Amino acid sequence: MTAEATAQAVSLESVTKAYGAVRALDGVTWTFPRGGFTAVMGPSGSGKSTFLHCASGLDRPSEGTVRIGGVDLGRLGEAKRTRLRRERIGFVFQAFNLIPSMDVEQNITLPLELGGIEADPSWLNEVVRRVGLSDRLRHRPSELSGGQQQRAALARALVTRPDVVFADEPTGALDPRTAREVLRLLREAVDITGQTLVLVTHDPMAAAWADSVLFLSQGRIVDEMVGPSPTAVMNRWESL
Ligand SMILES: Nc1ncnc2c1ncn2[C@@H]1O[C@H](COP(=O)(O)OP(=O)(O)OP(=O)(O)O)[C@@H](O)[C@H]1O
Repeated sequence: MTAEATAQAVSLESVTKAYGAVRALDGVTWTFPRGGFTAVMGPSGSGKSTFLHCASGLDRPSEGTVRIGGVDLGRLGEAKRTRLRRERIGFVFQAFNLIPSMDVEQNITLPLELGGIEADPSWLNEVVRRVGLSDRLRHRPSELSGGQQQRAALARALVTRPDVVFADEPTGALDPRTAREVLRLLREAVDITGQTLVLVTHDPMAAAWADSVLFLSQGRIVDEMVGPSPTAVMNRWESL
């Protein structure tokens, strides 16, 4: 089945991850539709990181099935899984994770370079323009502000036109104003190009930019809030 043939960007079916007696994820079943922006929230230890790692193929669940664009990750060997992650999943992390010795353009095109894929110049230009870094392409990450570094990381995540972008606390290291700019760009990626986005965050303000919020508690999805507001998210969060 091709990625284009499925309406589901990511699906998890009865996914469990056990560490000894601890079930960090406990039978999670969920489908992320294409073009949706979903936030995942939950208290510390509720399983958010484990969820992100299993859903993105960075880690293998103990039980259950994860599909990206219809492809069952459990059926892929290590090399094919790495390739799928590189080509069909974008990642944005709190710590930016840019390569210090490479300039902005080299960082952005790295996933293409690693996959031996020719950059599409018009898409590359569009992505760079959208994140506002057209005049910074020859700069190294150390010459950029935190917000600019995160925007470069976002461009790197978008450059392969992935099935899904997983953003793990992408605004955690940014001041509130810069954080809003990054969230607006994430929102635009969904609204303008139909990018599927999964945002893991502690921050109700950030979660409220999503179409819906999933609440995790003790490794399970315990609630979904569609059309969230910061106050409603905060209230639900406090009751977990
Ligand atoms: N490698 C591991 N070995 C043992 N236990 C683990 C491991 N990784 C996670 N856990 C446990 O699984 C549970 C979920 O952890 P996880 O890191 O996914 O939570 P989280 O919601 O991301 O927490 P935080 O918000 O504090 O980062 C916790 O009880 C944690 O101690």
